Amino acid sequence: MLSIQNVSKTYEVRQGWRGHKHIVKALQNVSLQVEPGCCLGIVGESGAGKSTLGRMVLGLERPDRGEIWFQGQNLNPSNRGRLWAMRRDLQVVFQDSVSAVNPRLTIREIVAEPIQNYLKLSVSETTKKVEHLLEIVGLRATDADRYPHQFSGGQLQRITIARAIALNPKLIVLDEPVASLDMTIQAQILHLLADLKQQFEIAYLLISHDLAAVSFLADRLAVMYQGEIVEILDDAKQLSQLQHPYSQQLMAAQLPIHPRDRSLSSNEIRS
Ligand SMILES: Nc1ncnc2c1ncn2[C@@H]1O[C@H](COP(=O)(O)OP(=O)(O)OP(=O)(O)O)[C@@H](O)[C@H]1O
Repeated sequence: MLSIQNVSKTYEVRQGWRGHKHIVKALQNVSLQVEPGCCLGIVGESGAGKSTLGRMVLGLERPDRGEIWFQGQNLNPSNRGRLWAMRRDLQVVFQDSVSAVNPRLTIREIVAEPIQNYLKLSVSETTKKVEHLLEIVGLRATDADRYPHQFSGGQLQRITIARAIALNPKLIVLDEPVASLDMTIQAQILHLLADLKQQFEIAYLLISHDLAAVSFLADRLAVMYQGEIVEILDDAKQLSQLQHPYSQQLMAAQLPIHPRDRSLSSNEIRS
């Protein structure tokens, strides 16, 4: 469904007071596939190139080399019309839910936005749909008339998820969806995303630095290091099968040393 083919991207940055030019290889020959209804997790430390890849998939930036295909169509940022049509099936949830919503709009207006852009529904049908979406993500229909500042970070993330699923998308790019939430809320949001994936057969491209979160939600896992995919795990639950030295370093840095405690950290999410 999503095919990322040999994608590379470099940025030219200026460093130091003399402003010397410096080339950053953000993505190097990245190839990945996401199957319908499946979650591919991309894990790597800060600067690995995960968000750059997410932006390419969303058509927000163009690769220097390589191509991205979504549902048989080339995702070319210069073809605005096609991109607009494709965005109906391709949604995004960002880490920062506060900046992802307009503080001046009610929750009803926020969640209704994609519906109004893409569907021809009457006002009462839109109202019904918005309230149903809020209930699906664990909020109340009466929350629709409140404003973003009246919600916690976790609740706001539920609202951006409601907006992302409003058009029954085929794929959602989840860019660090739980990184700014505390542990308990992280687990709740990961459970919600897992339920929605199953219920609506949505595929996810999950971008995260958090190996435990990726292992919980993803079916397959790709490890990214300095713009390259260094390892792919066909079963994201089998973290002990990671072999690349960088993957092991990532695992050692994030998960408890003792295997018994490692399974505990997954259990913390599962319970
Ligand atoms: N617009 C840009 N201009 C210049 N350099 C950029 C730009 N976007 C990304 N980079 C650089 O590309 C590299 C990859 O960045 P990217 O944000 O994709 O990594 P990441 O894995 O998502 O990290 P983080 O989790 O910190 O966002 C970094 O070295 C970053 O500084």
